[in-house]
Amino acid sequence: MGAGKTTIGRQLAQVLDKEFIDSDHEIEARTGVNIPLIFELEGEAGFREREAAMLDELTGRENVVLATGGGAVLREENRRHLKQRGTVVYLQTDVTQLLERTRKDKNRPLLQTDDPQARLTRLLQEREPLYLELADLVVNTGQGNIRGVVDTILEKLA
Ligand SMILES: Nc1ncnc2c1ncn2[C@@H]1O[C@H](COP(=O)(O)OP(=O)(O)O)[C@@H](O)[C@H]1O
Ligand SMILES: O=C(O)C1=C[C@@H](OP(=O)(O)O)[C@@H](O)[C@H](O)C1
Ligand SMILES: [Mg+2]
Repeated sequence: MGAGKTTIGRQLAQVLDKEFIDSDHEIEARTGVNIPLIFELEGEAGFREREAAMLDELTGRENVVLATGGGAVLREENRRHLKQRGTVVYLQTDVTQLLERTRKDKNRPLLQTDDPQARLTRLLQEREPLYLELADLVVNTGQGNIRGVVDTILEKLA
């Protein structure tokens, strides 16, 4: 969360002349409610069910740049679909930056806690091995502005 998947994915798609799809936005569009309300009504488990079904569908599309949510790697099924059907870019980002980039946003239920830094630290510890296992490309988002990160991805894809 806060690595830049949504923002950088959208710009990358533009440069590559591909359609951009954000899994969370699609879930919101289909359900007609936002992610925090889905978590409130159905819990994280309900959200993960919707996310898995959505990722199965979206990874079946051709010629798209797909931004997932940060927890997409948690299910083996999702990892398999991403790995087999696409090129996976891991936007590697340290906790200080994740915290800074998510600070003002109330749209991430998992970070609505007294200590978002501790939450981000734990989530990154749990997830980073999965991100690294899955990634075809690893791009550090620390140094670059958004355009810089997009350019780095383009160079590494070439
Ligand atoms: N490389 C970057 N440098 C500075 N700010 C960034 C960078 N990438 C993303 N941001 C900002 O961080 C915030 C979170 O980005 P977002 O794309 O929503 O992340 P994600 O989808 O991975 O959670 C947005 O306000 C975005 O503009
Ligand atoms: O990391 C996570 O578990 C989540 C990340 C969010 O997406 P972003 O990574 O785009 O913030 C969204 O899918 C949901 O709030 C859960
Ligand atoms: Mg996002």
